[in-house]
Amino acid sequence: MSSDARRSTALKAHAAPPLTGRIRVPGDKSISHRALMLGALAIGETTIEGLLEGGDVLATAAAMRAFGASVVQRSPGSWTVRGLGVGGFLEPEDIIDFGNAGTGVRLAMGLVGSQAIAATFTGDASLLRRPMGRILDPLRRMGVQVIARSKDRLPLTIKGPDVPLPIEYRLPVPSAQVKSAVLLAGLNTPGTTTIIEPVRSRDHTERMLAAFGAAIEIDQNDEGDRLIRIEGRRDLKPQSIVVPGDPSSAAFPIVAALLVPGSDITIEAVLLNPMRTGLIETLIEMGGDIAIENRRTVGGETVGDIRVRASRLKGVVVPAARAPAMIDEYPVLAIAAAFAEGQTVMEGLNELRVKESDRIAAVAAGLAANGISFEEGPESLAVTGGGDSIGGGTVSTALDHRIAMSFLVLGLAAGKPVTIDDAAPIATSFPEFRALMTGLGAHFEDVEENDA
Ligand SMILES: O=C(O)C1=C[C@@H](OP(=O)(O)O)[C@@H](O)[C@H](O)C1
Ligand SMILES: C=C(OP(=O)(O)O)C(=O)O
Repeated sequence: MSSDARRSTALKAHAAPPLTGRIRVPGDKSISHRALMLGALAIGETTIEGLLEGGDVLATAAAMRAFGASVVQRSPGSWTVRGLGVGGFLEPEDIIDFGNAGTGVRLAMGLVGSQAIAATFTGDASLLRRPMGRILDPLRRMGVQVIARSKDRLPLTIKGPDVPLPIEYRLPVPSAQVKSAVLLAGLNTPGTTTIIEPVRSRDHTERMLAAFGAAIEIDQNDEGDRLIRIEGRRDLKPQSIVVPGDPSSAAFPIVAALLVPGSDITIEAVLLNPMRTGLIETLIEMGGDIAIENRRTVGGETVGDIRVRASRLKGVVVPAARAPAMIDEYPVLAIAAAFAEGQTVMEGLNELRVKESDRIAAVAAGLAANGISFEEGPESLAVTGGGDSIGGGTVSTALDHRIAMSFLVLGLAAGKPVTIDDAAPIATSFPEFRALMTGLGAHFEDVEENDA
């Protein structure tokens, strides 16, 4: 969109009265991407209930259509996908634009990597800056050709070989996106593709591949690394998928309710996969009153209702080992930390440098703009809470939805309102954010660009 065409989207959050009520957050983003992709490979009709209809997932829906799958919205949240069979993708006629979606483009590169078609991928200014070498390195070993204008950044074209080579790949970074891209490439690779995972990351791809009938096995070696093996060129069976609520979206109302005095809210049917609950664990350690009610299993994943009551928090040290289970939640944890007694130290944050923004730098800039004390290290952030009269700043969201929502939560809890310069990125993962938070009692105000 040209800057002329772009509407002013600055938004101000004011101190909120007690937040109360029951809400449901939209479907999990990780599971939504994967449901569309695996549905596009299965022969027959996959149905998806509760699909996240955010910009990132809609980009994946469009991409699956560009590869020839039928992807249809039946009613809000309810979708059907008719797939093409493993290896059945058609060569897309046009460039595929993934917008802001790192997961979407990286997993799609894995899908294309083992099919003898060429596809060109691009994205928004944020996505063009993000590293793609972590996906391209293993794909090149499988025989994929890559043509990139600047080294391992989008836009780039990849072309899969006629017969991809199965590889054994030890993950150099704890990344579910890298793991998933290689596993998805393995689906159409003859023989066994093996992932060695020294540090666990979210396992939705493994769980969903098993449910779709892929030949996937999970083991451990003597060193304690997880071994994931997939035998390629097997058909996938279509599934009926119910997508649980996204814990990474629930994080915002959870932290807001902890911080706004007198609050008592319940968020229903949230995914509680243990590789996604690091924030909840941390907030409970900080003294947060968070109870999980009605714990149950839906489509092979644990879900539950999360009741949150306003609490006095204290600072903690969040160990680096917990990072993969709360990787997208550090920006909003930094906001909780700003209200905790003492210091909260977050370690092992190196991956935050390569998200939609450099999230350590973006959070640091937002904290500074709002009078909150912190220390920034190359891979760490320490926030000192309890300062008086915080808020009042304007924060640059840097095309990053999580930065945008985190600092709006700050505004709900701080003495002085907080403005974000651009609320548009919120729609990539949580289009209902404003309406749901307003329903709980929050007050947001649109700001003219000149006033931001
Ligand atoms: O696989 C996924 O769905 C995701 C994995 C994580 O990224 P990394 O794999 O880069 O850690 C996470 O930050 C992202 O929001 C979603
Ligand atoms: C990092 C994120 O997403 P992605 O990598 O898919 O852009 C996120 O949603 O916080």
